[in-house]
Amino acid sequence: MAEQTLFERLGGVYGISGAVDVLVDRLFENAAVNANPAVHAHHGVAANAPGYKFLVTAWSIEATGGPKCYVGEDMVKAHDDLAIDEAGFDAVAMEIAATLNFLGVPAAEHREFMDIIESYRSQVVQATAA
Ligand code: HEM
Repeated sequence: MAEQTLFERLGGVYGISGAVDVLVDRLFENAAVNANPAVHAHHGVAANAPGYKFLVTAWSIEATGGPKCYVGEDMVKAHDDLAIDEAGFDAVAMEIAATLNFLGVPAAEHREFMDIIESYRSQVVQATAA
């Protein structure tokens, strides 16, 4: 039998949507993530949560080998006005890892997903810490 994609092993559309639902609520409350004023201008508005969950879910589905369904901007364009530095990226990566732990995602899938996130660091980070 062919090996399952990461998308399948994470529970497909239902598994990924459920994880992003929890993740985005945590990101919107995370003080380290919201220390960046440009990020807080978005994440501090509760009404942004549903659309953001939709976009991050679709991005994650595609990035893990699921069907093409992402309609948002590429990772450079999505973040180029936000002055995200290395520490800002680390804060989000730590919250993603914590959420995967919280949800009981197995070690192999956890590692594979975090490797994907890490591979976008240079596209997302726009500013170096002073
Ligand atoms: C690999 C890591 C990341 C992924 C996969 C990701 C994913 C996304 C996606 C899919 C969007 C929506 C793009 C669109 O509107 O078309 C987005 C927007 C956004 N991301 Fe990220 N992101 C990452 C890292 C970060 C980090 C490190 C921060 C903050 C420290 C951040 C903050 C934001 C904010 C504030 C927006 C909304 C921008 C706006 O519409 O005004 N992201 N991200």
